[in-house]
Formats: sequence, C-alpha cells, structure tokens
Amino acid sequence: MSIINIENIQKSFGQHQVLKDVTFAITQPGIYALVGPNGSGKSTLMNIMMNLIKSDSGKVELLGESNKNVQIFNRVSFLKDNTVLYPYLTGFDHLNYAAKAYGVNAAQVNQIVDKMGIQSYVHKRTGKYSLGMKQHLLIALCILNNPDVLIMDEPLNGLDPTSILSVRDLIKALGNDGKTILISSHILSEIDAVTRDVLFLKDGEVYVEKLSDSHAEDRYSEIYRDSLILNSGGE
Ligand SMILES: Nc1ncnc2c1ncn2[C@@H]1O[C@H](COP(=O)(O)OP(=O)(O)OP(=O)(O)O)[C@@H](O)[C@H]1O
Repeated sequence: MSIINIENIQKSFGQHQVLKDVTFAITQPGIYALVGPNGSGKSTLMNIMMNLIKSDSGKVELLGESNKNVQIFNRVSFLKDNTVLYPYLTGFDHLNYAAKAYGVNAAQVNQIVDKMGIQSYVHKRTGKYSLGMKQHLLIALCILNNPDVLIMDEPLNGLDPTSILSVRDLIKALGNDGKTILISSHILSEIDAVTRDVLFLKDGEVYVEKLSDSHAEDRYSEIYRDSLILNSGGE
C-alpha cells in the first residue's frame, strides 16, 4: 500500500495550466521535500492532496484511501499558511477546538504547548502574534493529533534561526518515529539537513529523486537552469 499515491493530477486556473500531469507514489515512511520555484504549483498540489481544491482530473490516495474520504484526515495533517488562523481567538482556543474535533484530551494539548514552547503567548489572541509565533502555533495544530502523515507547506516560514533548528529537530524526530512528512521549502540547506528524498516540481510535473552526493541546491540549479536564465535575462 502506498502512503501517498498521486495519479495524473491536472489543474488549470483559467487558461493557465499549473499542474500538467502529476504522478508519484511514496511507499516508505520518511521525510520528503517538495521543491520548485515560486508559482510552480507546490501549494496548489498540496491543497489538492488535502481535498481543499478540486483537481481537473486524476486521483489522490492517502494511506490507501481516497482523499474524498474525510475520515483519513484524522491521520493526515496539513500545515497551511497563517490565513487559517482566527485573529480574535487565542492560540489556546484554536488548540482546544482542534482537540475536540480529534478527541485529544487537555493533557495532550498542554504537552504540545510545552513541546512547541508557546506557553508565554498561547492565551493571547492570534491577531497579536508575530509571523514566527503564528508559525509555532500552526505547527502545534499540525502535530496535535499525532498524525501518520504530515503535509507541511513552508513550515519554516517566518522562523528565526533558533526556531528553524528546533523545527528541524522536530521534523527529524517525526521521521524517526515512522511518520511520513512532505515539506515544501525554499530553504534548500534545510532540505539537505532533513532528507535526501526530493520531489522536484517542474513544468507541471513532479520528478522524484534520491539525492546521492549532490546537495539539493546543486540539483536545483541544474534542474531549473533554464528558468534561472530566463529570470536573470528579464532583469
Ligand atoms: N486561486 C487561484 N486562482 C488563479 N490562479 C491561481 C490560484 N491559486 C494559484 N494560482 C496560480 O497557480 C500558480 C501556482 O501557484 P502556487 O501557489 O501553487 O505556487 P507555489 O509553487 O506554491 O508558489 P510559492 O513558492 O510562491 O509559494 C501561480 O501562477 C498562481 O498564480
């Protein structure tokens, strides 16, 4: 059984075809990176995987089930950008709401608050949070239900260097724990720090590679060389 199975996903916004034919499978637990330049379709693909956006065609299976089966989202979490937070609710309100939906008890909520180091502001309204504080809360929400699969769209967004190190350790620990984590990030050195398994999104298709000796940054410049030349040519 594949943990993640994506077949022939296509998606256009109007005339713009963002995903032309995305097909890949992840069969082993571990940490996987999804990379590609701005606008290449990473968030679109992740949103389709989580059934938040409808694809034009193709199918997504998570843990052997269609992503149309809402039950699987008890075992699959998504870290999306901070627009999902309600500014007039506290971090604790968000965690309690999610805990009730997942059937997670109060002790576990407190454990996650401690683990993420958000005690000093968790009772403040999220509208008053900095970018990094919001990101810590989003990560807490993502791991609250101890999911088997975590899809994380730019988990390092807005984090200071110390926080990047602690989130890196957290992601590694989840991987060592047998979870499957798919992260998108533009910080290629961080990808090198957590995985050798990289999914490159280029021209609407995904190419899965296990990096051997090369660094993610080197492969990135090789794969996207044409786009880099185009970008620099336009300046
Ligand atoms: N709702 C939408 N309506 C129209 N176009 C959209 C919509 N959502 C995304 N797009 C377009 O789809 C393309 C892919 O966007 P997406 O956000 O998936 O890229 P990304 O790889 O996540 O980018 P980034 O690295 O900048 O976050 C972009 O050209 C974007 O403008």
